[in-house]
Parts: sequence; structure tokens; C-alpha cells
Amino acid sequence: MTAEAAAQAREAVCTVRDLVRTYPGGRGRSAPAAAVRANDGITFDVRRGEVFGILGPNGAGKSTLVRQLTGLLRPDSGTVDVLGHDLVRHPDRASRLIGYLGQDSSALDDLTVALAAETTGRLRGLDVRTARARRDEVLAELGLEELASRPIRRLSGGQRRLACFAAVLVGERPVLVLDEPTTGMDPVARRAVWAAVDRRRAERGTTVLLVTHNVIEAETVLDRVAVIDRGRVIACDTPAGLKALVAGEVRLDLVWREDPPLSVPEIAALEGRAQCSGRRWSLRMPHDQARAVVATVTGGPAFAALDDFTLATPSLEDVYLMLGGRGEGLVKQ
Ligand SMILES: Nc1ncnc2c1ncn2[C@@H]1O[C@H](COP(=O)(O)OP(=O)(O)OP(=O)(O)O)[C@@H](O)[C@H]1O
Repeated sequence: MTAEAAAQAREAVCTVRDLVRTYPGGRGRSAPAAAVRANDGITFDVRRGEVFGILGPNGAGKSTLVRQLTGLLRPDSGTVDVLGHDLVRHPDRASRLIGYLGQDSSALDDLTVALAAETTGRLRGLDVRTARARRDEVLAELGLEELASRPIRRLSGGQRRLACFAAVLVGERPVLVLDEPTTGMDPVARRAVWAAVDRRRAERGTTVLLVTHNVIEAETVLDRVAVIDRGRVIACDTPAGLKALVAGEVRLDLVWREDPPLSVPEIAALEGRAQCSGRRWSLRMPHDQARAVVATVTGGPAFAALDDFTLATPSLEDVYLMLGGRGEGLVKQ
């Protein structure tokens, strides 16, 4: 091991090695359902104080991965170490180390926002006074005071998500695992979540593992990201490092009014290279080629068929596609 690798291993808070999890096939309605290998040899390290992302489209295996990290699902093979604890052998230790926000919040639905936060603190060993004090701090921090006495089940989707996030923060844990925490939230709530995460990282060195299929969020809030496709890590780096893989290229999006004008030879030649989604074509190409294509679509007979076009610098979605991932499931807003 090099000195650098040794230093990195020392500061790793979470170490995942060769994690495999297969869901058994069942008896489907018409034919037997095949087994699904949801995690197929996943390996990565998360360092202290890092916001580490797991990015991938629906069904990539993200939730399966975090449920194993949080001791809720047993892997077929592989290891999960969090702060020196073997969580495959001792899954019961996960709740002392990790604050987990899963996708399903129904367990808290019957409680009010305040009681959900207080109860979580009590379950984590705080005495009543401390649990109430922490509850009040977190509700104020997230702008939830006005909703404090409302039952969670009566809130909007975004408010409910924020209330569950608040509960996760009461009774501090050194590691937070957040499975798509901002789903359904408006921009104000999203900002409150990221500010709360940042504050804990800066003040307490909290380490955050964040599951997302939102590429914009991934680019703005993550220090490093593991890109997952079909149960495997296909890349792991900083967002900037990943985007350097497609540096020198631009993304051209073309939106046609109706059918694309395939009678124009230059357009027909582009079709095979484009990611087509309805009337939208998306292409990645070097700058000078993009200039030539823009001249063709805006100057020639193709123009009448064109509804709109945009040129943009490549995003993590382009990296994902370049690496062979299926891009359809990623969210871009
Ligand atoms: N309990 C289960 N039984 C059988 N197959 C499952 C089960 N849970 C998940 N799967 C399958 O395992 C694969 C990975 O699912 P997983 O929920 O981990 O993906 P994900 O990346 O979290 O997706 P999403 O973004 O939609 O939450 C999918 O093909 C899914 O259909």
C-alpha cells in the first residue's frame, strides 16, 4: 500500500468491499421471475467529513446498497465497515453510528412533526429535556416551527420529507445516510437541507452518504460520487474529475417540431449518434463539429423542422452516458 493509500484508508469512515446482493426470483404470474443481482461487487471508501454521492437511475441498486450499509438488509457476500464496526456481522450497531433517512417515511406518519423529532431523540438515548431542546433547535433550523403540531400524514410530500429529515438530525450521529432526501421539496426546503448538512460537516465533521438520481444536485453538493449502473460502480471521482472525462466536448440538444427532417443528409447522418427521446435529440461532440451542425440546422432546409436548440457544457449525465450507463432515469432539474 502506498503512503497516500494508507493515509486515505486511515481516514475512511465507511469502507465497502465487494458487496453482492441478489433478490431471489419468485413464481411470476405467467412465468417464473428471474433472480435480480441488485448489487454486483460494489467497492468504495467514504472519508471523514465528506459528502459522498451514489448516483444512478431507477433500479441501479442504490437503495439496496444503502439498506445494507444501514444494517437493514444482509448482503450475500462482501463487507461493510463503519468507523471500525463490521456491520455485516453486527447490523444492530448501525443505528448507533448512522442517521438514516430512507425513502419510506410511513413509520412516522401518525406522529406530529414535533413528536417525530422528539421520539427519534428519545430512541437515540437522549433524556426528555435534551430531546425537546434538540427538537426545537432542529425545527427552527429547518423552518418547520409552524408545522410542528401537524401530523406528518397531513403534510405535502416535500414537507413530509423535510419533517423526516428533521427527525434524523435529532440525537447526533457521526454518519448520515440520506436516500434521495430532497425528493418533492421546493428550492427553499432544498437549501435548508443542504445548509443543515454543511453546518454539521463544518462543526462536527459529520460524514454524509447521499443517494440521488438528480445530476444537478450531484454536481453542486457532492465532494465525490460513485456512479452506479446495474449494480456496479462504473466510476468514482469528484464531479469535476468525472466531467473532465468529457472536457473539450459540448452537448447539443435539438427539438424538432414534428418528425426530424431525415431527407437532409447531414441530419440523417446524425440520427445514429443521437440519444433520441421523442422529438428531442441529444448529441455530444467536439466544439468545431457542433458549430458545423448548428450552421446546418439553423441555415438550411432543416430549419423549418426545428422547434428549438441548445448548446451546453457537458453535465454528469453526459459522463454517465459516456461510461455506458442508461441515462433515461436521471433527473436534470
Ligand atoms: N425486494 C425486492 N425483491 C426483488 N427485487 C428487488 C427488490 N428490491 C429491489 N429489487 C430490484 O433490485 C434492483 C435494484 O433496486 P433498488 O431499489 O436498489 O434500485 P435504486 O437504484 O434504489 O432505484 P430507485 O432510484 O428507483 O430507488 C431493481 O431491479 C429492483 O427491481
